[in-house]
Amino acid sequence: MIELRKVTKFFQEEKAVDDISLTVHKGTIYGLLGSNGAGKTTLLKTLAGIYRPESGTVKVAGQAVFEHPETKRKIVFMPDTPYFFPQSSIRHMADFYRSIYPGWSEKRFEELSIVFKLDQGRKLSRFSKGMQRQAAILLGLSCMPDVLIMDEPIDGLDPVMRRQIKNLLFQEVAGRELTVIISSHNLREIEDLCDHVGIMHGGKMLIEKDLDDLKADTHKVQVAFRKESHEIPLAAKLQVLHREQRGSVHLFIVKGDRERIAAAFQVYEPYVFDLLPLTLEEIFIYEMGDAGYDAQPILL
Ligand SMILES: Nc1ncnc2c1ncn2[C@@H]1O[C@H](COP(=O)(O)OP(=O)(O)OP(=O)(O)O)[C@@H](O)[C@H]1O
Repeated sequence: MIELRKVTKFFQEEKAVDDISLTVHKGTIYGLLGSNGAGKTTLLKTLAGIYRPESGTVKVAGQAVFEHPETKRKIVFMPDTPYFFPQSSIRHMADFYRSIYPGWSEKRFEELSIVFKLDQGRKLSRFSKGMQRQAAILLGLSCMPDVLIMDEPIDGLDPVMRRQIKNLLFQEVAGRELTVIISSHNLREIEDLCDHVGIMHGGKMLIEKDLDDLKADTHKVQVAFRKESHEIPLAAKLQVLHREQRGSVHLFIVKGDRERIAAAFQVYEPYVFDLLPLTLEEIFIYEMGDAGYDAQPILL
């Protein structure tokens, strides 16, 4: 289990991570979403024990991470741009990881080498971006970590490889209770992969929820009323994230329980009433809008 309690990380005067607490249970996949500059990478690096927070605690399996190198050896952090030693090949990097990570498995490395058909003697700097990403995943999974932290891992991978990597992650999570934390701007991928999501903005965690609960909690309502608009009384009764009008049809994005939302609208006897689920991308955009970060209707 990973536990962060009231973690704050500064860069000079700037609070990149602001008083964040979260728990990630063993054998689950946690998706970290957020705007550009929200603090995701900083939070992931703090979690991996690369940064020491100014305040708060970061624990993996009950042990503080930054202070305990043996805990760090149970964690693999994959940065958004894979890093390899200059002039190195997969074989060189495998020697390095083998010497650092006590959990390194030769058997797993050989199995995964069949999946990732990469030339292990070739210089990694000559690999394409997607091949470098594959190499990082091959090496990272062969370390058999308890916790895998992946910063934007899907970037640059083709759809077949994305599917392959998702399957591998699911196997590791189900088979040996690997815990995964993944940050991504690709919400479609996160939606398929994660049990739990957190949305960050301006260093803060806006929402943190089980993905199914999050989706069950936010709805799109398309409604048309016979008489006048009922926007004002509805807004007072419900938590409306967004509203707009398209001709006679009103669109509301509302948080809360389905039945309660339906009951609030039915009072006004609408002649059109549809209560629809939102995609994670829609939830993200409306939640961000609610936090004051939305796309401006600007034509350039
Ligand atoms: N090494 C650093 N030195 C100074 N400021 C930094 C450093 N790293 C990050 N920051 C600042 O901290 C804030 C959070 O950055 P971070 O990289 O964690 O965001 P992010 O959510 O990962 O963004 P993105 O989605 O754009 O990758 C930003 O304002 C950034 O400028």
